[in-house]
Order: sequence, then structure tokens, then C-alpha cells
Amino acid sequence: MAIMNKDSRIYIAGHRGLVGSAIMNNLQRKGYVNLITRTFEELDLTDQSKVTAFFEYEKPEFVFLAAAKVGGIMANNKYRAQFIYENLQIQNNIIHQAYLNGVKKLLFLGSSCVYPKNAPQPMSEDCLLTGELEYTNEPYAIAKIAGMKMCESYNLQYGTDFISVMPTNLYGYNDNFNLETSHVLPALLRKIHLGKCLEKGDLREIRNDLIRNQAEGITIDTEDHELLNYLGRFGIAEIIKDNDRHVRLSLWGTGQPLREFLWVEDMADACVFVMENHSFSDLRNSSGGNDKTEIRNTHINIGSGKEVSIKDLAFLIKEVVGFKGEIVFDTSKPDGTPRKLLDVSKLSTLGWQARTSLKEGIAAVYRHYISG
Ligand SMILES: NC(=O)C1=CN([C@@H]2O[C@H](COP(=O)(O)OP(=O)(O)OC[C@H]3O[C@@H](n4cnc5c(N)ncnc54)[C@H](OP(=O)(O)O)[C@@H]3O)[C@@H](O)[C@H]2O)C=CC1
Ligand SMILES: C[C@H]1O[C@H](OP(=O)(O)OP(=O)(O)OC[C@H]2O[C@@H](n3cnc4c(=O)[nH]c(N)nc43)[C@H](O)[C@@H]2O)[C@@H](O)[C@@H](O)C1=O
Repeated sequence: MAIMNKDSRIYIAGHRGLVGSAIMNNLQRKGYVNLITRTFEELDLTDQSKVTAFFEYEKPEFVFLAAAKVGGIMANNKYRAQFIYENLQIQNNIIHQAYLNGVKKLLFLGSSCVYPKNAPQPMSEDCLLTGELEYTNEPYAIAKIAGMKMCESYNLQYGTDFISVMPTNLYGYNDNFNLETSHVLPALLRKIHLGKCLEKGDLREIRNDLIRNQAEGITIDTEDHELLNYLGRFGIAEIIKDNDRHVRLSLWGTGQPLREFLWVEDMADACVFVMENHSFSDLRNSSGGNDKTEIRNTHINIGSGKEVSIKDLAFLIKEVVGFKGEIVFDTSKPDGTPRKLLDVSKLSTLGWQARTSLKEGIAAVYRHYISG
């Protein structure tokens, strides 16, 4: 097995993102000193010739592939073409160049949405390609499945050591808080924070929040009623009920879907653990299927093993933030997959498990969020 030394040349693709930044911090804390990075502006990973030149110049020995087109349920559903095209391009370019340039080990990040919409729960690695995908994220999931199969196929044909991990829903400091394109946890944290500010009549903090998050059309001169209109577009509004004024938040879907959340620093720790301690040759022995000549499902699920309904998540965030108002659900918005709990027994057998509770993680992100 190729060993990552403290001075190995390690490329982190997507090092400014939620996961990439946590992987970079984890590696730096552990004393890795030769980290290679490029921002989107410096290297567009969808551009084959630029990625080719980059690999030939930098010759990384190890690669963490955490760059991707990523978003929540609405972004996946709306930007279907970009989710399939950009993800296929990025991963094709990096995985193929890693092979051509003799990269010793690569970690590809997939997603739990690769599993069928109605897969038995918890979902083991072996339920891949056993049923229909969830419609809202089908293009993204197909790109991710192609990436996993590409890693597995290169390992089998070319003898490379490219490992795929399938993370559950992640959250943490460097998350996307855009109310249209983000995942549920950062969206709810911000909506509930804005609801609390509205409850307190703190329009100054609402204005600061919208400016900080580059809300379209909002500036220092935006009038108060326009701020309130903006919040209304995202289901955050003051209402009068029984002569009482209070704030009501309208969240998406029924609130019934179940999701599993993992603190991104735990996720980064799992990624580095796998890169430091495992290789495709261990994983092929755990490959699924009855026919031992067929090597498949060599990827590894990464999760916390615990699930929560969206409604209970909203109430947990409400408690952490200290919002007193009402929460309702807008059933005209999609629910997505009904349940998405990963079977993490393979990862536990390899020797890793999550540490951070959901409440601790949410409290840490909220403290960080309000500190600006
Ligand atoms: N967030 C989640 O809940 C989950 C994420 N994942 C997977 O984890 C990985 C990381 O996701 P996450 O950190 O959340 O995503 P982010 O959106 O936070 O980060 C993505 C990173 O990719 C980079 N990037 C995107 N497109 C390009 C491009 N064309 N060229 C160069 N760089 C590009 C961005 O660069 P820059 O910052 O420079 O613009 C950014 O740093 C992805 O593979 C994702 O599918 C899987 C399951 C759940
Ligand atoms: C990581 C994962 O992320 C995506 O899948 P998802 O888990 O369905 O996405 P999500 O986090 O956006 O929503 C989870 C649930 O939450 C509900 N919900 C309520 N209110 C808000 C809300 O305000 N924003 C959002 N985004 N969701 C909300 C929402 O209706 C849904 O029921 C895919 O991209 C997929 O490809 C993928 O890999």
C-alpha cells in the first residue's frame, strides 16, 4: 500500500469548499506540509487541456477529489444539465490524469443519493444500481455513479488505487447558506436566524445578513419594506393571529423525510483515515455479489448512522437559535428521497466512526455564523 508521508505531494481539488477546506485543515493539523491547491479561477477543472497541464506540472502523488458542482434539492432539480455535465467533466479529467501521471492513491467523493429512492434502510454499499433513482437528483447521482465506476474500472484494468467514498448529508463552517441553492441544514439555520431577528424587530441585523450573503438587489440603501418583501419570498413573514403578532417560517416539503447528517470535520477525518490506512486491495475483498469473479461495490459509505426528520431538525435548530415563532411546511415544494440512512458497518469494521452529535455541530455552526 502506498503510504502518505508528511512531505508527500497531496492535491486537494475543491480546497475552498465545505469538505475540501475541512480535509485541508485536517491534513495541516496532522503535519502534512506539501499540499497543492488551485481555486476555480486559477484552474477550471472542466477544462481538459488545463487539467492535463496542471497534472504534468505538479505531479501530485495523492489526490482528494472534493471539487464538484454541489447543491440542495432545488439546485439539483433546476440545474440538471450543469449537475451532470460539470461533474462528469471534473471527475473524468482528474481521474484520468491521475492514472496517466502515476498518482499513488486518489479519493473520490460520491454521495448517498447514488442509491435507489426506495432502497431498503439502512442502505448498504450493495444496494447500488438495484432500483430507480430519486428524480430531483438523478443527473447528479448518475454523474457520481459514473465516477465510482470509473475508479473501480481503472483499478481493475490498470492496477490503480482509486477509492470511492459515499458521504451522507454534510454540514459545517464553510457551507453554502444561499437560500435557493443550499442544502437543508444551512438553509434552516439561516431562515430560523432571520426569523429570530424579525421577531426582535432587528432590521439592522437582517440587512447585514442579506448584504453579507450577497442577497440579490439588497444594499445599504434598501428600504425596510423591501427587506421584508425579500424575506417573504423565502417564507419568512410576520403574521397577525388572534390579535397577536408573531413570525411564521414556511419550510419546504412535508417535514416528514428522514435525513442523516454528518459534521464535516468528522467527514474529513474519515477521508484522511481511509487514505492513510486503506487501499483498493483491502476493499476488493469486501466486494459484493455472489460471483467472486465479479468485483463491484468496493466503495465505502460515510455517515453518522443516525437519522432525524426534517421537522425534528427544524425544531432542534429552533431551540439552538432561540426562535420562538411558528414553523409550517409548504407541501408544494419537493420532499426528495423519503429516507436516506447509510449502513456504515463497513467503515466501522475498517476502524472509523463519527464523534460529533448533531446538536453540538449545529451549535458550533450557529456560533460561527453569527460571528460573521
Ligand atoms: N455537502 C454535502 O452535503 C455533500 C457533499 N458531497 C460531495 O462532497 C464533495 C464536496 O462537496 P462540498 O464541499 O459540499 O461542495 P462545495 O460546493 O462546498 O465545494 C465545491 C468545491 O469545488 C470547486 N469547484 C466546483 N466546480 C469547479 C470547477 N469547474 N473547477 C474548479 N473547481 C471547482 C469549488 O471551487 P471554488 O471554491 O474555488 O469556487 C469548491 O471549492 C462533492 O463531491 C460533493 O458531491 C457528498 C454528499 C453530501
Ligand atoms: C446531499 C444531498 O442533497 C440533496 O438531497 P436532499 O437531501 O433531498 O437535499 P436538501 O438538503 O436540499 O433537502 C433535504 C430535505 O429538506 C427539505 N427542506 C425543507 N426546507 C428546506 C429549505 O429551506 N432548503 C432545502 N434545501 N431543503 C429544505 C427538502 O424539501 C428535503 O425534503 C441532493 O442534492 C442530493 O444529491 C444529495 O446528495
